[in-house]
Amino acid sequence: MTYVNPEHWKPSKGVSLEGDALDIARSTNSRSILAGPGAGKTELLAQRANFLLTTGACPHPRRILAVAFKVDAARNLQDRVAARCDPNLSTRFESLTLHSFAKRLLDQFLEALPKEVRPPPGYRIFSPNRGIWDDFRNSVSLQFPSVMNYNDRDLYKLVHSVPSGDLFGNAADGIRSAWWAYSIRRSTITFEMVMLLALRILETQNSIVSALRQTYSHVFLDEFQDVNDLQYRLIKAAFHGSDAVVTAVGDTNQAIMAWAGALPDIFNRFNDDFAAVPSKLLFNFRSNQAIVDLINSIASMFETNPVMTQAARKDDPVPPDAIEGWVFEDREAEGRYIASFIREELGVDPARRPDDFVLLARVRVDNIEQRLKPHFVKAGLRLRNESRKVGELEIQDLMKEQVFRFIMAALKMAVSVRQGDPFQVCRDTLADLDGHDISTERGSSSSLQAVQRLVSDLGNALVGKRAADISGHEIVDLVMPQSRRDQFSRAYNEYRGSTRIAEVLDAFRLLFDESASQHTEWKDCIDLIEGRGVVKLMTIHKSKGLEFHTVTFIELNDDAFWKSGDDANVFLVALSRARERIKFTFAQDSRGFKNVQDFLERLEKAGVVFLNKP
Ligand SMILES: Nc1ncnc2c1ncn2[C@@H]1O[C@H](COP(=O)(O)OP(=O)(O)OP(=O)(O)O)[C@@H](O)[C@H]1O
Repeated sequence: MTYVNPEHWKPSKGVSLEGDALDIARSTNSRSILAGPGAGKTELLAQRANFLLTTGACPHPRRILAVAFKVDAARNLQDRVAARCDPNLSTRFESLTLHSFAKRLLDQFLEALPKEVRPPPGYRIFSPNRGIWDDFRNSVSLQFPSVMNYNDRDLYKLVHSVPSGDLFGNAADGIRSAWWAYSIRRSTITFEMVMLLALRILETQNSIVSALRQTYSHVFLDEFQDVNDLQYRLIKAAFHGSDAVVTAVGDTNQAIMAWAGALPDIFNRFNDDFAAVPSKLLFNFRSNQAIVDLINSIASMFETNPVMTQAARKDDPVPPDAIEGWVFEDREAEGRYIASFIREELGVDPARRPDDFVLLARVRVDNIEQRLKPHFVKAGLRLRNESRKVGELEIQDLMKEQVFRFIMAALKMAVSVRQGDPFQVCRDTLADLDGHDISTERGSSSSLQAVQRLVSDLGNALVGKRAADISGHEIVDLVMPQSRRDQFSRAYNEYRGSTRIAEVLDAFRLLFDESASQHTEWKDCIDLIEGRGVVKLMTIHKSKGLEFHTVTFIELNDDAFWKSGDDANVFLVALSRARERIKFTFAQDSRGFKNVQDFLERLEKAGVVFLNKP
């Protein structure tokens, strides 16, 4: 592989990197980047990966490690790098969540832990419910009567706190140790414990730290504003003082995890610890001028030190109804109006599609779905509640599962539906399962043959069949026989143990059967499963990282917001999903608007007009 001369490297087509952004993409130093929503943080990291790999600044066989805090952000970045880079190079880019990074360390080096804190190899990750805490209290109350004074939350904090000195050294400490013994005996540990154990491994095993540092020449930290103390300790244990060049990217206006103990001054600490040069990304590439103005004005009211963005699309036309508040007498009228508005929009503008529209709510989307559905059906539209459960999984979580993506990709290849690059998903997954390295000629050709075999076997089984002629059950049997499930369990941490795979397969079957009963042809059925051609309804929390033409923010009222102020970041996340238009809807028969008074005043101050709608 010949490398490109760094002087001649160019960003991908359609991406404009200028000034600071270009500097960051090509930087040889650690950097911290603070940016507003839509500033192109994900794109910048993808461009930087492209630069490092194509110019050899990250030389073979060293790798880039990207750590995000949410599964979708990690996958989003991996997909973007795959789309930007030669596949032979992008295999040296690994995008993980911090949790999976920690879990991988733990699984690989369990033996390095002392026996009393070492979970057995088949351990499960769990989050203790009330019953577990009660059982734990009862089991240790004789020895530690004070355990009865802790409520569940305080107990959670105590057992995951890091005592001064040795991690598991002294006994308030007794209760903590008792918890660890209790969990490990039951072979179930919390995610927090995974982090603590990974930290313990790194803090005590120099050889493991050296191997890690040898592997990765560059590290990206995405969504860095969400990092908490323990997570930062883990990052430091892994890379502080190494030759790794670290790029931390974050957004002060979207610190959606603030409640989970994120550190406001994390950027300063990072700059000191890693001698990183700070910069700010000032453009918003996503939203039109009107929406950028609104985001800026809201951010400046909530934040003491907001990052103000400029609209990169300042010359684009802004629709006259870009930002509006809609006021309805009751929820019935609200549902009717939203559905007919979308229907009309689809009729007027041939470029608009149902999936350009999203309805965002803070909570209780199941209730909202029940309420809106009849109106959507009447308008001939499909509304999809992304939080709806199919079996044990929410639809939006199912869509991100590797097993699900693999089945869908195999199916698409077999029935010649090309949406979403199914070849790449099939090839990369099969390479993972078979342990092939596709950056080598041999690995690449073996993976290619594996894809051909899979597609031709499945294609033969489906010949002459429409989606409605086969069941989800049969597809699972064809694509995921037991031998392949075992491979998944071996290759992917999250599929260790059979439960998760079983849940995903079950959810796939249900969703497939449901969709095939509505759309008998393959293309339509696949579109429906993947949510194309439907209007989506989701929580704001799950909308992070996504963008839509028109956002409707529903239930900005006391049914959804219980106290004012705290939710400013949630509010900003919702606003910044919109490319062209944002609508706020208010139904007078909701519980009221006392808790959202703050938001409403700010919207008014920012010039949003509220229109009474029939
Ligand atoms: N340098 C660029 N030139 C042109 N378009 C860009 C550039 N950077 C980003 N974009 C486009 O702007 C939109 C937002 O980019 P991206 O998703 O990378 O932003 P982000 O900062 O990660 O967003 P957020 O955190 O708000 O979800 C995308 O549609 C992307 O394709």
